[in-house]
Amino acid sequence: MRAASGNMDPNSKRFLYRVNKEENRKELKHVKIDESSIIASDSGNKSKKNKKNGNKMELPKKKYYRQRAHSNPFSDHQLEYPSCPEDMDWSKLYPAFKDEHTGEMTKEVTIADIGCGFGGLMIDLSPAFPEQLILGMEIRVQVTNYVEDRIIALRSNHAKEQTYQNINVLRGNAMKFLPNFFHKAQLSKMFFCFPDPHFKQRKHKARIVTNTLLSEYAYVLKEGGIIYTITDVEDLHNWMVKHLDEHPLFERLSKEWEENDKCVNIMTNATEEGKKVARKQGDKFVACFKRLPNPEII
Ligand SMILES: C[S@@+](CC[C@H](N)C(=O)[O-])C[C@H]1O[C@@H](n2cnc3c(N)ncnc32)[C@H](O)[C@@H]1O
Repeated sequence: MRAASGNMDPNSKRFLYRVNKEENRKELKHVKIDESSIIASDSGNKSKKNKKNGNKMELPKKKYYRQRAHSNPFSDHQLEYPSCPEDMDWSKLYPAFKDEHTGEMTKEVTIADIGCGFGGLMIDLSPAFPEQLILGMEIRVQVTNYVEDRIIALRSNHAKEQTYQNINVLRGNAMKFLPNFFHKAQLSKMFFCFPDPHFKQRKHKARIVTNTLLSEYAYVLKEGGIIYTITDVEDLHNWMVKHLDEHPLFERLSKEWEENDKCVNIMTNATEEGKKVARKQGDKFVACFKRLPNPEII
């Protein structure tokens, strides 16, 4: 089982944990998890292995998904991506939003968490926006696996209430393929929470906010859509604000707006990085920008 193992000792606890989770993921990743599927899987053995505390599926443990902290966004990661948004089968990620009669999706993704890490933001946004589909995009394999396993467990444990059906994660490089996934003006919100700072000057080109990338973000965001940024690195905050300020399709929103926006509150407290910063009593710098209408071409 190469994907789970890499170069790991096949007798190690981590190897066995990953193999078990991978089987569970294959079985449940694309199925609609509701009360009937839980009853059906209870009679099988595989899913039982993942269940403790009565009928609850155990949440994944981060220690088994460790990998290098950074992934080079310029490497060729052999990622899978559709040739255009119409070729993307979203029903695999959000099966509860597929119309059983027509086979069509009843909603499209409108909220994106770019570099979602371990998925904390999506989990708090899910009940706040139950009618919107929320997608996390994450470049690191094991981190993506963790989020997938977390969502499977949450969907199973809340099968009766049918919650957490509106969130999912994709392994992808947001610096390369966003227009392959989203059509023009599809998104209403994009989150950039605690992006990798790439401190050294020669690494600044790897930052997730650059002039060129902002034009791509403006393409997938609708007019009035919002870019949310938060970081604990003041230099990166200033960099993001400078680039967004200079871009003709974005306008900064006021502190008063930030104070009244529920997403600012959620993103300040929900993400794993944000929690780490809070534990260390570090600063958090927030900046939000509105997508302006395209200028008229005369
Ligand atoms: C410092 S972590 C922050 C994670 C999360 N947003 C949080 O606040 O807890 C940055 C994340 O962005 C991911 N990342 C970096 N570059 C990316 C890219 N080009 N596309 C998708 N994800 C990326 C990294 O793998 C990492 O998990």
